[in-house]
Amino acid sequence: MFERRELGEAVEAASMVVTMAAAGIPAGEAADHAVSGKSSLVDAWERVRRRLRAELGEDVFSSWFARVELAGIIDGVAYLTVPTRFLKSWLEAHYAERLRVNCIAELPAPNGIMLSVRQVSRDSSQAVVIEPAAFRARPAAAATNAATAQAPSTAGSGAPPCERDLVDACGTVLDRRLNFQNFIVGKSNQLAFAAAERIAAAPAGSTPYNPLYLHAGVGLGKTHLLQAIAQEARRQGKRVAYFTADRFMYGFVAALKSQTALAFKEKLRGIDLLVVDDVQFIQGKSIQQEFGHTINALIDAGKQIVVAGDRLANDLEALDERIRSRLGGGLVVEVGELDEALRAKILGSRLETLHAAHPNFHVNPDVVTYVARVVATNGRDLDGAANRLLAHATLSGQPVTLETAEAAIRDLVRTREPRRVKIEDIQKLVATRYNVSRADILSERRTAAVVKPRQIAMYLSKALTPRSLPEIGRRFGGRDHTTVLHAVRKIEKAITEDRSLHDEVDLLKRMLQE
Ligand SMILES: Nc1ncnc2c1ncn2[C@@H]1O[C@H](COP(=O)(O)OP(=O)(O)OP(=O)(O)O)[C@@H](O)[C@H]1O
Repeated sequence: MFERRELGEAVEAASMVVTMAAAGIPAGEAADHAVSGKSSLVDAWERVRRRLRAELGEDVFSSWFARVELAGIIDGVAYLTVPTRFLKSWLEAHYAERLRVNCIAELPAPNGIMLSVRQVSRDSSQAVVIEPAAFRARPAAAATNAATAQAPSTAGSGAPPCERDLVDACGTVLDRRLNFQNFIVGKSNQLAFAAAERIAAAPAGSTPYNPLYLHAGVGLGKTHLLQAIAQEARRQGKRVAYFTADRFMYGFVAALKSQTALAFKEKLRGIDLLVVDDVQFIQGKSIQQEFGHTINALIDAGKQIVVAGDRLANDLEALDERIRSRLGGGLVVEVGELDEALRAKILGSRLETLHAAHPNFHVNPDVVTYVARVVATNGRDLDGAANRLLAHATLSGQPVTLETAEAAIRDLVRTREPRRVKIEDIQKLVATRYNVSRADILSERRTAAVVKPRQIAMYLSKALTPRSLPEIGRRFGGRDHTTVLHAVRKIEKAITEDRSLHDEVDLLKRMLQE
């Protein structure tokens, strides 16, 4: 993660836009002022990319930086976006400083950078960007870039984003489509749904389950439920604040820096319902403390809290112990995997929505059953599958059959298969990570700077490829299989004893398999 100081600087600037939005001045205007006269922003961003490419080499650049986009510059902070959380954490862990320095050198961004994950709407073929208010104010050129990068736009299904959005008490944009009516209930989510509905419907001041903590893996509907709660509660006249972890951090750091923390807290205390998504990303000791205080103060004041995370509260190792126990002390509900029947219903509902906007688009039940069977991952992939079927039908002008469906979603199914990892890729990635060359890893050198990455690379080769120990030894400069075995055992042991090494190796694994 970025240093808190940097985050603070960035947040301070971001929050000015938020404040303006709260005061009724559109964030867009604020940002337009901020970027006026910066028509060469695209060129400047291109220069940042050139610098990074020159400093890091083509391989590293294309692995990590090619998909970074400049969303805009607001009050001296460059807002950069990336398509996945994984890429965000990788860049933060390994290249934050380099990215910052180069951005500051070329862009009118003296206050640093802020990195966030681009969110596309559920209708990913239409690729509407649902962003926090501050991000909606992008300079035209950068906005055009982002749109071009994401918009095959064959499957538009409705109103433009501004008509679909609504905003909570703190300026966060909510997505109208993520409501209770569109949420399909099955075995794995019925308890979460029931608790969510109950909380949303409870009169202000009454707190049926406090706090409610929802946890689930990727794409299983946490955000959908949280947004639905926020919207329904808001519709009933309750004062709602909906935060993602990032937005919560912006808010607090900005308030602390500008010494308006009290006002910020007061504002939060004035609400009836606080909803916080992706709590696992709340970082930094003082922010966590503030988060803990806020939760405690709100609960004590009889306000409802709803929080979602990607694992059990107790397993949120980065979070302060007291927050974990407070979150774990209310109603804790897991949203489970989507079974095939539920997947079929979700897909059916998406297809109905698409059909309403595209009356010639029909998908027969056999195809729905087939797709629901093979796209076995999560709701996000089902959205993708529905959009691909529509795109296929629209482009070919043909009805969707089992055969065309199979072709349309093939890449989606394929991307879910584990990627075949090559020993050479492992060596290259590990070498880059530890600042040595691949030749060093293959060499006889026995300095600590080379031995550790070599052993990690051997361990990863054993863990991620079907190669035998002798074969791995041969690929590592003709070493004996006992050397490989020694390395594998050593790293296996080390990662059970050293948490940061464990996380590091885990990150490398995920990157190689992505
Ligand atoms: N039960 C459901 N009914 C309808 N849509 C669903 C359901 N579950 C998931 N989805 C859809 O799947 C997509 C992903 O869901 P969502 O964003 O809520 O996942 P998430 O649990 O928050 O995942 P992440 O932690 O990765 O953000 C959304 O478009 C959502 O509407």
